[in-house]
Amino acid sequence: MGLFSLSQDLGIDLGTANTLVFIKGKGIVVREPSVVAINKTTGDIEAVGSNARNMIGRTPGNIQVIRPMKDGVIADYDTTASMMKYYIKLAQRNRSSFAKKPNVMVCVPSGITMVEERAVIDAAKHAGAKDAFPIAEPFAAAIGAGLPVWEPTGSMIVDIGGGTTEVAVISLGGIVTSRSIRTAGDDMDESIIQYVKRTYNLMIGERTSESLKVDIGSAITSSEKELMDIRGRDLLTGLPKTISVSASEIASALKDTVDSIVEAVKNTLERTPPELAADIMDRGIVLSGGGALLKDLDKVISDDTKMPVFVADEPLDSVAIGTGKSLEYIEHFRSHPNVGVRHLSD
Ligand SMILES: Nc1ncnc2c1ncn2[C@@H]1O[C@H](COP(=O)(O)OP(=O)(O)OP(=O)(O)O)[C@@H](O)[C@H]1O
Repeated sequence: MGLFSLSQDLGIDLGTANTLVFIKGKGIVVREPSVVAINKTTGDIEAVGSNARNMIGRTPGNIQVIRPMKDGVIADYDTTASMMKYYIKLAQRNRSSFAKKPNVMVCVPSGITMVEERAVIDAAKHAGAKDAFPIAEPFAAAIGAGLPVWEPTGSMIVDIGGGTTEVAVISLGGIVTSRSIRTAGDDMDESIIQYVKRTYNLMIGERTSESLKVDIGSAITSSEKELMDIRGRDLLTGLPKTISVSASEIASALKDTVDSIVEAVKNTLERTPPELAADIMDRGIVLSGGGALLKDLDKVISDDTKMPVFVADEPLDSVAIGTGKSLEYIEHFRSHPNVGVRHLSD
Protein backbone atom coordinates (compact mmCIF):
# COMPACT_ATOMS: atom_id res chain seq x y z
CA MET A 1 0.00 0.00 0.00
CA GLY A 2 1.44 3.41 -0.92
CA LEU A 3 1.94 6.05 1.73
CA PHE A 4 -0.76 8.24 0.25
CA SER A 5 -3.41 5.57 0.46
CA LEU A 6 -2.82 4.93 4.17
CA SER A 7 -5.97 5.29 6.11
CA GLN A 8 -6.60 3.89 9.52
CA ASP A 9 -10.25 3.03 9.77
CA LEU A 10 -11.67 3.28 13.25
CA GLY A 11 -14.36 1.59 15.27
CA ILE A 12 -15.79 3.66 18.12
CA ASP A 13 -17.77 2.37 21.06
CA LEU A 14 -19.34 5.62 22.16
CA GLY A 15 -20.76 4.49 25.47
CA THR A 16 -22.59 6.21 28.28
CA ALA A 17 -19.85 5.20 30.70
CA ASN A 18 -16.77 4.59 28.53
CA THR A 19 -15.54 5.42 25.04
CA LEU A 20 -13.26 2.93 23.32
CA VAL A 21 -11.55 3.36 19.97
CA PHE A 22 -10.37 0.40 17.90
CA ILE A 23 -7.94 0.69 14.99
CA LYS A 24 -7.90 -1.97 12.32
CA GLY A 25 -4.75 -4.02 12.78
CA LYS A 26 -3.91 -2.50 16.17
CA GLY A 27 -6.83 -3.28 18.45
CA ILE A 28 -8.14 -1.02 21.20
CA VAL A 29 -6.00 2.13 21.36
CA VAL A 30 -8.19 4.41 23.49
CA ARG A 31 -10.17 3.41 26.55
CA GLU A 32 -11.43 6.39 28.51
CA PRO A 33 -14.50 7.42 30.49
CA SER A 34 -17.09 9.42 28.51
CA VAL A 35 -16.60 12.53 30.62
CA VAL A 36 -15.70 16.12 29.72
CA ALA A 37 -14.85 19.06 32.01
CA ILE A 38 -15.86 22.46 30.67
CA ASN A 39 -14.94 25.92 31.86
CA LYS A 40 -18.30 27.64 32.19
CA THR A 41 -16.82 31.12 31.95
CA THR A 42 -14.89 30.63 28.71
CA GLY A 43 -16.70 27.61 27.28
CA ASP A 44 -13.29 25.92 26.81
CA ILE A 45 -12.75 22.23 27.40
CA GLU A 46 -10.56 21.83 30.47
CA ALA A 47 -10.14 18.04 30.46
CA VAL A 48 -11.45 14.92 28.74
CA GLY A 49 -11.64 11.31 29.93
CA SER A 50 -10.03 10.13 33.14
CA ASN A 51 -8.64 13.59 33.96
CA ALA A 52 -12.17 14.98 33.75
CA ARG A 53 -13.57 12.01 35.66
CA ASN A 54 -11.24 12.68 38.58
CA MET A 55 -12.83 16.12 38.85
CA ILE A 56 -16.35 14.74 39.43
CA GLY A 57 -17.67 16.14 42.69
CA ARG A 58 -14.46 18.12 43.21
CA THR A 59 -14.80 21.08 40.85
CA PRO A 60 -14.63 24.80 41.61
CA GLY A 61 -17.73 26.76 40.62
CA ASN A 62 -16.57 27.70 37.12
CA ILE A 63 -15.84 24.14 35.97
CA GLN A 64 -18.64 21.80 35.03
CA VAL A 65 -18.07 18.09 34.56
CA ILE A 66 -20.41 16.62 31.93
CA ARG A 67 -21.22 13.10 30.84
CA PRO A 68 -22.44 14.04 27.37
CA MET A 69 -24.04 10.66 26.68
CA LYS A 70 -27.07 9.69 28.63
CA ASP A 71 -29.04 6.45 28.39
CA GLY A 72 -26.86 5.44 25.45
CA VAL A 73 -27.70 8.47 23.31
CA ILE A 74 -26.29 11.95 22.86
CA ALA A 75 -27.64 14.28 25.54
CA ASP A 76 -25.26 17.12 24.72
CA TYR A 77 -24.40 17.26 21.03
CA ASP A 78 -21.56 19.80 21.01
CA THR A 79 -19.73 18.20 23.90
CA THR A 80 -20.11 14.71 22.40
CA ALA A 81 -18.72 15.94 19.08
CA SER A 82 -15.73 17.58 20.84
CA MET A 83 -15.13 14.45 22.90
CA MET A 84 -15.23 12.23 19.81
CA LYS A 85 -12.88 14.58 17.97
CA TYR A 86 -10.44 14.45 20.90
CA TYR A 87 -10.50 10.64 21.00
CA ILE A 88 -10.18 10.25 17.22
CA LYS A 89 -7.10 12.53 17.37
CA LEU A 90 -5.72 10.60 20.35
CA ALA A 91 -6.21 7.29 18.54
CA GLN A 92 -4.40 8.65 15.50
CA ARG A 93 -1.54 10.35 17.33
CA ASN A 94 1.06 8.42 15.34
CA ARG A 95 -0.75 8.83 12.07
CA SER A 96 1.14 10.00 9.02
CA SER A 97 0.18 13.50 7.97
CA PHE A 98 -0.40 12.09 4.47
CA ALA A 99 -3.01 9.62 5.68
CA LYS A 100 -6.51 9.83 4.33
CA LYS A 101 -9.44 10.63 6.58
CA PRO A 102 -10.62 7.43 8.25
CA ASN A 103 -13.89 5.63 7.79
CA VAL A 104 -15.55 5.27 11.15
CA MET A 105 -17.95 2.67 12.47
CA VAL A 106 -19.83 3.93 15.52
CA CYS A 107 -22.08 1.82 17.65
CA VAL A 108 -25.55 3.07 18.57
CA PRO A 109 -28.24 1.53 20.79
CA SER A 110 -30.69 -0.63 18.87
CA GLY A 111 -33.62 1.42 20.18
CA ILE A 112 -32.22 4.66 18.76
CA THR A 113 -34.43 6.95 16.68
CA MET A 114 -33.41 8.05 13.18
CA VAL A 115 -32.83 11.58 14.51
CA GLU A 116 -30.57 10.34 17.31
CA GLU A 117 -28.70 8.12 14.86
CA ARG A 118 -28.19 11.08 12.51
CA ALA A 119 -26.74 13.09 15.42
CA VAL A 120 -24.13 10.39 16.14
CA ILE A 121 -23.13 10.11 12.48
CA ASP A 122 -22.93 13.89 12.07
CA ALA A 123 -20.83 14.14 15.23
CA ALA A 124 -18.41 11.52 13.83
CA LYS A 125 -18.11 13.41 10.54
CA HIS A 126 -17.68 16.66 12.40
CA ALA A 127 -14.91 14.94 14.35
CA GLY A 128 -12.97 14.15 11.16
CA ALA A 129 -14.46 10.94 9.75
CA LYS A 130 -14.59 10.58 5.96
CA ASP A 131 -17.60 8.35 6.16
CA ALA A 132 -19.36 7.11 9.28
CA PHE A 133 -21.63 4.10 9.66
CA PRO A 134 -23.87 3.17 12.56
CA ILE A 135 -23.84 -0.34 13.94
CA ALA A 136 -26.27 -1.49 16.60
CA GLU A 137 -24.60 -2.03 19.95
CA PRO A 138 -25.86 -5.59 20.51
CA PHE A 139 -24.85 -6.55 16.95
CA ALA A 140 -21.33 -5.23 17.58
CA ALA A 141 -21.25 -6.89 21.01
CA ALA A 142 -22.22 -10.23 19.47
CA ILE A 143 -19.47 -9.97 16.84
CA GLY A 144 -16.98 -8.97 19.56
CA ALA A 145 -18.04 -11.90 21.73
CA GLY A 146 -17.34 -14.24 18.81
CA LEU A 147 -20.96 -15.23 18.08
CA PRO A 148 -21.69 -16.53 14.56
CA VAL A 149 -23.87 -13.55 13.58
CA TRP A 150 -23.70 -14.16 9.82
CA GLU A 151 -24.80 -17.80 10.04
CA PRO A 152 -28.36 -19.18 9.90
CA THR A 153 -28.43 -19.91 13.62
CA GLY A 154 -29.92 -17.99 16.52
CA SER A 155 -27.49 -16.19 18.87
CA MET A 156 -28.62 -14.22 21.90
CA ILE A 157 -26.54 -11.39 23.30
CA VAL A 158 -27.34 -9.32 26.41
CA ASP A 159 -25.16 -6.21 26.54
CA ILE A 160 -25.37 -4.46 29.90
CA GLY A 161 -23.64 -1.08 29.72
CA GLY A 162 -23.82 2.05 31.84
CA GLY A 163 -27.01 3.54 30.40
CA THR A 164 -28.71 0.77 28.43
CA THR A 165 -29.22 -2.95 28.46
CA GLU A 166 -29.63 -4.35 24.98
CA VAL A 167 -30.99 -7.81 24.40
CA ALA A 168 -30.94 -9.16 20.85
CA VAL A 169 -31.45 -12.35 18.93
CA ILE A 170 -29.34 -12.35 15.79
CA SER A 171 -29.34 -14.66 12.78
CA LEU A 172 -28.03 -14.31 9.21
CA GLY A 173 -26.47 -10.89 9.81
CA GLY A 174 -29.60 -9.27 11.15
CA ILE A 175 -31.35 -8.58 14.44
CA VAL A 176 -34.47 -10.74 14.54
CA THR A 177 -35.87 -9.71 17.92
CA SER A 178 -34.52 -7.20 20.37
CA ARG A 179 -35.30 -5.15 23.38
CA SER A 180 -33.45 -2.10 24.62
CA ILE A 181 -34.15 -0.81 28.11
CA ARG A 182 -32.71 2.31 29.64
CA THR A 183 -31.82 0.41 32.81
CA ALA A 184 -28.23 -0.72 33.36
CA GLY A 185 -25.09 -0.06 35.44
CA ASP A 186 -25.88 3.61 36.18
CA ASP A 187 -29.23 2.63 37.69
CA MET A 188 -27.44 0.13 39.93
CA ASP A 189 -25.21 2.95 41.20
CA GLU A 190 -28.22 5.22 41.69
CA SER A 191 -30.15 2.61 43.68
CA ILE A 192 -27.14 2.15 45.98
CA ILE A 193 -26.97 5.94 46.54
CA GLN A 194 -30.70 5.99 47.37
CA TYR A 195 -30.41 2.95 49.66
CA VAL A 196 -27.54 4.47 51.68
CA LYS A 197 -29.38 7.79 51.89
CA ARG A 198 -32.63 6.19 53.07
CA THR A 199 -31.04 3.76 55.50
CA TYR A 200 -28.13 5.75 56.95
CA ASN A 201 -29.00 9.39 56.16
CA LEU A 202 -25.68 9.46 54.38
CA MET A 203 -25.07 11.12 51.03
CA ILE A 204 -22.44 9.31 48.95
CA GLY A 205 -21.04 10.15 45.53
CA GLU A 206 -21.40 8.08 42.35
CA ARG A 207 -17.80 6.88 42.47
CA THR A 208 -18.33 5.46 45.96
CA SER A 209 -21.55 3.73 44.97
CA GLU A 210 -19.86 2.25 41.88
CA SER A 211 -17.07 0.81 44.05
CA LEU A 212 -19.66 -0.74 46.35
CA LYS A 213 -21.27 -2.40 43.32
CA VAL A 214 -18.00 -3.59 41.78
CA ASP A 215 -16.33 -4.72 45.02
CA ILE A 216 -19.14 -6.32 47.03
CA GLY A 217 -22.25 -6.14 44.81
CA SER A 218 -24.10 -9.27 43.68
CA ALA A 219 -27.23 -10.16 41.75
CA ILE A 220 -28.22 -12.72 44.36
CA THR A 221 -29.60 -11.57 47.67
CA SER A 222 -27.87 -13.66 50.29
CA SER A 223 -26.85 -13.36 53.89
CA GLU A 224 -23.31 -12.46 52.76
CA LYS A 225 -21.57 -10.77 55.69
CA GLU A 226 -18.73 -9.12 53.76
CA LEU A 227 -18.48 -5.46 54.75
CA MET A 228 -17.08 -2.37 53.09
CA ASP A 229 -16.32 0.96 54.74
CA ILE A 230 -17.55 4.01 52.88
CA ARG A 231 -17.42 7.71 53.47
CA GLY A 232 -20.08 10.30 52.78
CA ARG A 233 -21.82 13.33 54.22
CA ASP A 234 -24.17 12.83 57.15
CA LEU A 235 -27.43 14.51 56.15
CA LEU A 236 -28.34 15.31 59.76
CA THR A 237 -25.07 16.91 60.93
CA GLY A 238 -23.73 17.93 57.53
CA LEU A 239 -20.35 16.43 58.48
CA PRO A 240 -18.28 13.66 56.87
CA LYS A 241 -18.90 10.22 58.32
CA THR A 242 -17.70 6.63 57.72
CA ILE A 243 -20.05 3.64 57.87
CA SER A 244 -19.86 -0.07 57.03
CA VAL A 245 -22.24 -1.55 54.48
CA SER A 246 -22.72 -5.27 53.92
CA ALA A 247 -22.81 -7.24 50.67
CA SER A 248 -26.34 -8.44 51.37
CA GLU A 249 -27.56 -4.85 51.72
CA ILE A 250 -26.04 -3.96 48.34
CA ALA A 251 -27.61 -7.04 46.75
CA SER A 252 -31.04 -5.99 48.02
CA ALA A 253 -30.50 -2.44 46.71
CA LEU A 254 -29.66 -3.91 43.28
CA LYS A 255 -32.63 -6.26 43.13
CA ASP A 256 -35.02 -4.04 41.15
CA THR A 257 -32.45 -3.31 38.45
CA VAL A 258 -31.49 -6.98 38.20
CA ASP A 259 -35.18 -7.93 37.94
CA SER A 260 -35.69 -5.46 35.07
CA ILE A 261 -32.73 -6.94 33.18
CA VAL A 262 -33.99 -10.51 33.69
CA GLU A 263 -37.47 -9.41 32.58
CA ALA A 264 -36.05 -7.90 29.36
CA VAL A 265 -34.28 -11.20 28.58
CA LYS A 266 -37.41 -13.26 29.23
CA ASN A 267 -39.54 -10.91 27.20
CA THR A 268 -37.16 -11.19 24.22
CA LEU A 269 -37.11 -14.99 24.47
CA GLU A 270 -40.90 -15.04 24.43
CA ARG A 271 -40.86 -13.15 21.15
CA THR A 272 -38.17 -15.34 19.54
CA PRO A 273 -39.25 -17.71 16.73
CA PRO A 274 -39.08 -21.35 17.96
CA GLU A 275 -36.23 -22.54 15.70
CA LEU A 276 -34.01 -19.73 16.89
CA ALA A 277 -35.05 -20.28 20.52
CA ALA A 278 -33.94 -23.90 20.14
CA ASP A 279 -30.52 -22.73 18.84
CA ILE A 280 -30.17 -20.44 21.85
CA MET A 281 -31.11 -23.26 24.17
CA ASP A 282 -28.23 -25.31 22.67
CA ARG A 283 -25.63 -22.56 22.51
CA GLY A 284 -26.63 -20.46 25.51
CA ILE A 285 -27.09 -16.74 26.13
CA VAL A 286 -23.96 -14.56 26.11
CA LEU A 287 -23.59 -11.54 28.43
CA SER A 288 -21.35 -8.58 27.54
CA GLY A 289 -20.80 -5.00 28.74
CA GLY A 290 -19.44 -3.97 32.13
CA GLY A 291 -22.71 -4.93 33.85
CA ALA A 292 -22.05 -8.56 32.88
CA LEU A 293 -19.32 -8.50 35.53
CA LEU A 294 -21.84 -8.05 38.35
CA LYS A 295 -21.31 -11.10 40.54
CA ASP A 296 -23.79 -13.93 39.92
CA LEU A 297 -25.81 -12.07 37.28
CA ASP A 298 -25.19 -14.98 34.88
CA LYS A 299 -26.47 -17.39 37.50
CA VAL A 300 -29.69 -15.42 38.11
CA ILE A 301 -30.45 -15.15 34.38
CA SER A 302 -29.75 -18.85 33.92
CA ASP A 303 -32.00 -19.84 36.85
CA ASP A 304 -34.86 -17.66 35.61
CA THR A 305 -34.70 -18.64 31.93
CA LYS A 306 -33.52 -22.25 32.34
CA MET A 307 -30.93 -21.56 29.63
CA PRO A 308 -27.14 -21.83 29.81
CA VAL A 309 -25.60 -18.37 30.28
CA PHE A 310 -21.99 -17.35 29.60
CA VAL A 311 -20.09 -14.12 30.20
CA ALA A 312 -18.04 -12.93 27.17
CA ASP A 313 -14.25 -13.17 27.57
CA GLU A 314 -13.63 -9.42 27.74
CA PRO A 315 -17.12 -8.08 28.43
CA LEU A 316 -16.05 -4.42 28.65
CA ASP A 317 -14.37 -4.69 25.23
CA SER A 318 -16.91 -6.75 23.26
CA VAL A 319 -18.65 -3.78 21.62
CA ALA A 320 -15.38 -2.06 20.66
CA ILE A 321 -13.88 -5.28 19.28
CA GLY A 322 -17.07 -5.99 17.32
CA THR A 323 -17.20 -2.43 15.99
CA GLY A 324 -13.60 -2.86 14.87
CA LYS A 325 -14.12 -6.29 13.34
CA SER A 326 -17.14 -5.02 11.43
CA LEU A 327 -14.82 -2.58 9.61
CA GLU A 328 -13.92 -5.62 7.51
CA TYR A 329 -17.50 -5.59 6.23
CA ILE A 330 -17.60 -1.86 5.59
CA GLU A 331 -18.67 -2.28 1.95
CA HIS A 332 -21.55 -4.43 3.13
CA PHE A 333 -22.61 -1.69 5.58
CA ARG A 334 -22.29 0.89 2.81
CA SER A 335 -24.66 -1.01 0.53
CA HIS A 336 -27.01 -2.18 3.32
CA PRO A 337 -27.26 0.88 5.57
CA ASN A 338 -29.55 -0.84 8.01
CA VAL A 339 -27.54 -3.99 8.53
CA GLY A 340 -27.23 -4.65 12.18
CA VAL A 341 -28.99 -1.42 13.05
CA ARG A 342 -32.66 -1.88 12.41
CA HIS A 343 -34.80 -4.96 12.53
CA LEU A 344 -35.00 -6.95 9.32
CA SER A 345 -38.69 -6.10 9.16
CA ASP A 346 -38.32 -2.33 9.75
N1 LIG B 1 -16.95 -5.63 38.03
C1 LIG B 1 -18.08 -4.97 37.75
N2 LIG B 1 -19.24 -5.30 38.35
C2 LIG B 1 -20.39 -4.63 38.06
N3 LIG B 1 -20.47 -3.61 37.19
C3 LIG B 1 -19.33 -3.23 36.56
C4 LIG B 1 -18.09 -3.88 36.80
N4 LIG B 1 -17.15 -3.29 36.02
C5 LIG B 1 -17.78 -2.30 35.33
N5 LIG B 1 -19.09 -2.26 35.65
C6 LIG B 1 -20.13 -1.31 35.17
O1 LIG B 1 -20.26 -1.44 33.79
C7 LIG B 1 -20.80 -0.20 33.27
C8 LIG B 1 -20.00 0.24 32.08
O2 LIG B 1 -20.06 -0.76 31.09
P1 LIG B 1 -19.70 -0.44 29.56
O3 LIG B 1 -18.37 0.22 29.48
O4 LIG B 1 -19.92 -1.71 28.83
O5 LIG B 1 -20.86 0.60 29.24
P2 LIG B 1 -21.00 1.65 28.05
O6 LIG B 1 -20.76 0.93 26.76
O7 LIG B 1 -20.17 2.83 28.30
O8 LIG B 1 -22.53 2.06 28.22
P3 LIG B 1 -23.78 1.96 27.22
O9 LIG B 1 -23.62 0.60 26.56
O10 LIG B 1 -24.97 2.06 28.07
O11 LIG B 1 -23.64 3.10 26.29
C9 LIG B 1 -20.71 0.81 34.40
O12 LIG B 1 -22.00 0.99 34.96
C10 LIG B 1 -19.77 0.14 35.38
O13 LIG B 1 -20.02 0.55 36.71
